[in-house]
Amino acid sequence: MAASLSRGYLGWDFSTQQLKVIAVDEQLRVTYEENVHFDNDLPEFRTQGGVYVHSDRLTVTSPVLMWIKALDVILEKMKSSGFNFSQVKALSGAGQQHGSVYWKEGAHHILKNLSPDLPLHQSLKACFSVSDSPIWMDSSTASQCFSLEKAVGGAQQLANITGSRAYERFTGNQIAKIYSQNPEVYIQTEKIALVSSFAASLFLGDYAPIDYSDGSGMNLLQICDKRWSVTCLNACAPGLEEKLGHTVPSSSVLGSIAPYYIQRYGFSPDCKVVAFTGDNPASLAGMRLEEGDIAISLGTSDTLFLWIQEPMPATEGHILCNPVDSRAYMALLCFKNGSLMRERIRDDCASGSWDEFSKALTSTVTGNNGNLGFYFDVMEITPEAVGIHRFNKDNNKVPDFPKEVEIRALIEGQFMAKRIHAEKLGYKIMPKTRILATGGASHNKDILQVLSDVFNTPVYTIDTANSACLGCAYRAIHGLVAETSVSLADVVKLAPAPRLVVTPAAGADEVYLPLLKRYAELEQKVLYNPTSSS
Ligand SMILES: O=C(CO)[C@@H](O)[C@H](O)CF
Repeated sequence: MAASLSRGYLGWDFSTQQLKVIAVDEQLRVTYEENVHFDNDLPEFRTQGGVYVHSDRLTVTSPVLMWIKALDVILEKMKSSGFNFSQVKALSGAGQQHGSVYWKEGAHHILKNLSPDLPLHQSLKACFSVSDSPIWMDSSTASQCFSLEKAVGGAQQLANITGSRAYERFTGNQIAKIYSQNPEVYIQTEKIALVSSFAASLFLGDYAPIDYSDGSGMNLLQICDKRWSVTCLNACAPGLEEKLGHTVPSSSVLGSIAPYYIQRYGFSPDCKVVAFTGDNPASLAGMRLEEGDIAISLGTSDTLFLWIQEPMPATEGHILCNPVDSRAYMALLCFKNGSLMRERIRDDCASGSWDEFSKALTSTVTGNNGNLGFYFDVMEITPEAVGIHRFNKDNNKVPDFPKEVEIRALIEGQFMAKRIHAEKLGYKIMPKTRILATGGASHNKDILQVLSDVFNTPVYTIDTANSACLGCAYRAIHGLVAETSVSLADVVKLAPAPRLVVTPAAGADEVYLPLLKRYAELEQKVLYNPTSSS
C-alpha cells in the first residue's frame, strides 16, 4: 500500500527476531508498518529465532551483518511501496538490550562516507572486529560476573552503583569475556556500541552515543549521575571509556540523517535522528506508562516494568534510567523463557494452533486443580533455573501432564512467577493499578484472562503489539521539543488510549493467593544448582 505520509515520524525496533518500523503522522495515527523477519527473509544467515545458540547452550549470538542487511531490505520494501521519505521530520529507534557491536579500527571513515550506490551491508561488511554479536540470551559470562562483583564489593554494591547485580547478558561482562579470550580483537576495536547506538549510527552516518537508559543495562553506568563507573570499567577491560564514548539523555537530538539516506531514498536533509534506546525503555514510552502501572511485554522474552521515582536496587531485577524523564527511573524484570517457550508448548500440545491452545485454557479450571509447572527450555534469568518441572496438587514431582493441563500450567506458572518476583522487589499492586500488556501474546484474550486473574488486576492493551517501535516514534516527536521541557505525556496525549481487554474473574484471587505461596516454595526446589546431577 503506497503510504501517502503527511509530515511524520519513524520508530525502528532492532529486536531479537525481526526489524520493525512504524510511521506516525502529526496526529499520532499509525500510517505505515513494515518488518523484516530474520529467519524467513534472510535465510542465508541460518538463524533460529534470529540467533545462534552455540553448542555449549550458554553462548548466544546474532550476526551483525544480518541486522544491517535487514535495514537494506526494509528500506527497499518501503521505497517500492511508494513510501514518501521526504516527509519524515524525525526518527528514533530501539535495540534489543545488552547486545553489543564492535566497530573495527578504520570503520569510522567508512561509516561517514557511505556510497549511495551501494546497500549498507556491502559498504560495512569489513567494519566489525566481532562478526557475531553477543546478545541478551547469552549466559556464558559467569566468571566475568564473579570478578566484577568482587571488584566493587559484592552483588548488592554493584546493584547500588549500576542498578543491577552482575548479569551474564549485561554488556560489561560480555566485553570482559571478549577482552580476556580475544585481546587482539579487543585492541582492533575502535568503538563498542549497544545494538541501539549501533542502529542510530547507521542513520547518523557517524558513531552515535549510548543513551542513559540503555546504558544502564551494562553493569557499567552509575545510575545516580549517569557517568561511567571507573571501578566497573577497569574491572572489565582497559581503555574501555574511550571505546564507549560519552552518554546522552535518551531524548537527545543527535544530528541530521546521513547524506546516504537523502541521496539513496529521498529523506529530507532536515530529518533529525533522536537517540536510540533499549527495547524495553522504548516500550515504556510506547505504552505511556503512569506511576503505579505495571507493563508486561509478552515477546521473545517476557518483561515486566514500571515507572519509579525512588530507585530501590536489589540483587534481583533491574533499575534503569528512565528513557522519558532523566530524573526518574524504571524497574525491569526479565523472564527469558517467553514466547519461544509458549510456541514450543503450543507446537507440542496444541498441534501448533493458537486456537487449540486457547481452547485448552478455556476448558481447564482456574488454578488447574493444583497442578503447577516450571517451564525453562533455556537457562532462565528470573529465577536462575533450567528444565521442565511439574508438580501435582500434593507437591509430588510428576513426569508429564495431559496436554490441556500442561498448557494451563505453563501460562499460570509464567504469570505467577511475574507476580511473585514483582512483589519481592516491593512492587505494590494498588486498587488503581493497571496491567498494560503488549507483545505478540497480548493478542490472545484467553492468555490475558489468566494474567488478569493471577494479578487480580484489569488488563489493557495498546492498539499495536509493536510498543517499542511506537515508543520510538513518540520519542522522535518528543526529541524535537524536549529542550523546551515539554513532557512526552503532553506530546502524545492524542495517541489512542490503552484499551481495557479483560478484568479478573470473580473468585480468582481466592484461588491464586494460596497457589502463589505454593509456587514460591516449589520454585526454591527447582533453582539451578551447578553441582547437582539432575
Ligand atoms: O534482556 C532483556 C532485558 O533485560 C530482554 O528484554 C531484551 O531486551 C530483549 F531484547
